[in-house]
Amino acid sequence: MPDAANQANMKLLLKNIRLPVTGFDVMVDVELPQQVTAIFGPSGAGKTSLLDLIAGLRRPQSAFIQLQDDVLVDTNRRISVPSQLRHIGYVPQDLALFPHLSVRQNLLYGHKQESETNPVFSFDHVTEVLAIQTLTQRRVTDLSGGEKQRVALARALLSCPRLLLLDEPLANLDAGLKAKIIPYLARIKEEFHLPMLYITHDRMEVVALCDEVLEMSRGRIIRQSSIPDWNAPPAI
Ligand SMILES: Nc1ncnc2c1ncn2[C@@H]1O[C@H](COP(=O)(O)OP(=O)(O)OP(=O)(O)O)[C@@H](O)[C@H]1O
Repeated sequence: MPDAANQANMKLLLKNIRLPVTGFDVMVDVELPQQVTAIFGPSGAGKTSLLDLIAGLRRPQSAFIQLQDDVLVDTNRRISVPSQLRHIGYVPQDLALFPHLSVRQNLLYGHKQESETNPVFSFDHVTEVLAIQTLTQRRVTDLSGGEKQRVALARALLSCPRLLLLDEPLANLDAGLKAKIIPYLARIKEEFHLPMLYITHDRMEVVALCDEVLEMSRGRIIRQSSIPDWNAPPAI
């Protein structure tokens, strides 16, 4: 059961990661102590592959992944916690909403019983924070892009996660919609105290929401900085 008070800082260890993708290996060895870490880098750098691995959707050649005190993956000891037991909320790039279901049915998919005994992640609180209470009877196909983004975020929160993985959650939205949704994300950060890994190409989102930045290039982390300094040359 997530304990909001203890989640402001995360301890996520990604050690000895080797994940073959087309053309190169994603190789990562890093400790992430901040609440919201942006993952920044050019298209094809391996950002989504890294999130897929943490979520349990991809198998690594080698990896040690620890979230707080729980080892999720340790290939040396043949440990690999199944994805549904990792308590990780994932909002993928395409949102993966079910078009044939209503908003409510989408939200209840993967909704964990614990979320109703934990007021922070209750259905009412999550839909209030994301301002989607009035949308629950609508079909997903009838929503705007920004509404779909908020439903996808709500669905991830209702799974009572200990870590939220967001893959370009505001991509494909115009500047006006981004400006509306960024405060929702800021509110999630403030109210749920959830650790997040946040892939984005947008420096404005990094500055608005994130505490730390990882920059990736061809599967490697080329810079980890707590205060974005976009003018400094890469450390490596
Ligand atoms: N399932 C897979 N198996 C092997 N290689 C893959 C797989 N999925 C993606 N790749 C390749 O891995 C590399 C990294 O892709 P990935 O989607 O992780 O990059 P990304 O940094 O998230 O890119 P973008 O910003 O465009 O989403 C790419 O060359 C891609 O073609």
